[in-house]
Amino acid sequence: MTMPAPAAQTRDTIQILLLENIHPSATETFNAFGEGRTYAITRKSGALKEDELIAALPGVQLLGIRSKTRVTARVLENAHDLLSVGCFCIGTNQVDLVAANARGVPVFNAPFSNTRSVAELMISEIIALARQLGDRSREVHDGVWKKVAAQCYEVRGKVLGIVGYGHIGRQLGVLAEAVGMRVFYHDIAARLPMGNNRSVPSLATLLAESDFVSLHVPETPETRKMIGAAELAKMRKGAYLLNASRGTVVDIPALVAALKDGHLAGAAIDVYPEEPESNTDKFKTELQNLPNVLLTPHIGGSTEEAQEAIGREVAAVLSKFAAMGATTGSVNFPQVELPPVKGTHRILNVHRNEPGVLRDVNRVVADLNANIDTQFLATEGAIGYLIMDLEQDVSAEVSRRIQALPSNIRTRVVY
Ligand SMILES: NC(=O)C1=CN([C@@H]2O[C@H](COP(=O)(O)OP(=O)(O)OC[C@H]3O[C@@H](n4cnc5c(N)ncnc54)[C@H](O)[C@@H]3O)[C@@H](O)[C@H]2O)C=CC1
Ligand SMILES: O=C(O)CCC(=O)C(=O)O
Repeated sequence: MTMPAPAAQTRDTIQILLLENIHPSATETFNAFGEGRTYAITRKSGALKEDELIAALPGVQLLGIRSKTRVTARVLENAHDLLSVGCFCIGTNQVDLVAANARGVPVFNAPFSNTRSVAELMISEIIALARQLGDRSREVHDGVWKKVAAQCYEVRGKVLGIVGYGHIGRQLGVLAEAVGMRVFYHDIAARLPMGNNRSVPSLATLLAESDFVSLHVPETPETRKMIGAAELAKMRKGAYLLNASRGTVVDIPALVAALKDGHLAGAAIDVYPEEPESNTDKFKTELQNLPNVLLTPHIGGSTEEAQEAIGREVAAVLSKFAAMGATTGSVNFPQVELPPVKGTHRILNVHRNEPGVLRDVNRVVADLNANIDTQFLATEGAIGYLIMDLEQDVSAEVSRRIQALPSNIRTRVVY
């Protein structure tokens, strides 16, 4: 699967497409990393559907998205100029990472810049659910004065069960103890407990012992519908469910049933199996208009602080990849970051992960009597990634010959 060479080298203008209202800090960061390079940045506020994205990608070398734009195998197949995808968020489930790997397209994300924002939102929602704040606020807006204490509680002393004790789960655990909650967690990996948080042996135990259950797992085949009718039935009567992970983690009809029959006392949902592509689209869910159900439009990470930090973080890694081939932090690529060597050109070659590639590359270099300053090769999945610094006057010819090797997927020169 030999790809046409990407259209431009690093000193040429780099074409960037930023979708989904990515923070302006990204543009500032691209420009600050310029070092003589220029960036042509096109911004769009919403996501693009598959065909729209395919139509928009010719010429685009760096694509920035958030959680809504699906970068499918078909999109990647048609994106001949695309060097890299930056997810300006945590989740990367919207990108076909295997297809991107096979096509030599590294994918980056911002693994923790919005995690505090999510944890704070969850704390506010736990208290809001316990006090039925959503309903009371709506009533007063509607002119209804319903001053009640029945079934409204303090959160002090209540048990919070956290499913997925990663960056968000851990911070939530710390904040929850600060307001007097007891915290249990369940994770498939061994995780160091923060404060007095306690690991429980199974999801079933966590569901049975928690007053509030908050989900913080990634979308994977194992987490799809991990909370369905059977799991909801295991929760305490009068408990609350919070989901700000991914919409597919909860079986929505089963949740609606558990809320309607009074088994659960409320829910806070930030993510949905199907979400609108932009703020102008209408949205419908079976969860609408149920009592004590807080519905938010996927805003867990939507704070000025988080978006500004994410804009900088992801733009910086994309710039470093475009300029130097650095892949540190990529979620689907070998992690390589080498300082540039003054006076050399750098060849970046993605090839099929098969024996003999380095031998063939070195033969190309030897045939041209060239001298290698740096050489590094690492593999992951279907591909190998080779970085090689060598004399400026041979780089174009070495690159041309490497591109002609049968193992070649894509090759470019940066300088
Ligand atoms: N609503 C929003 O705006 C946001 C949503 N998110 C979502 O939250 C998710 C979690 O984020 P982080 O905490 O930063 O991720 P993380 O990767 O730091 O933590 C996820 C944890 O879940 C665990 N896990 C995975 N599969 C599991 C399973 N089947 N059962 C139990 N535990 C499991 C992992 O071992 C890990 O400890 C993200 O993947 C993303 O989908 C993230 C940021 C904002
Ligand atoms: O706000 C966004 O763009 C998505 C947040 C999110 O779900 C994530 O970071 O994974």
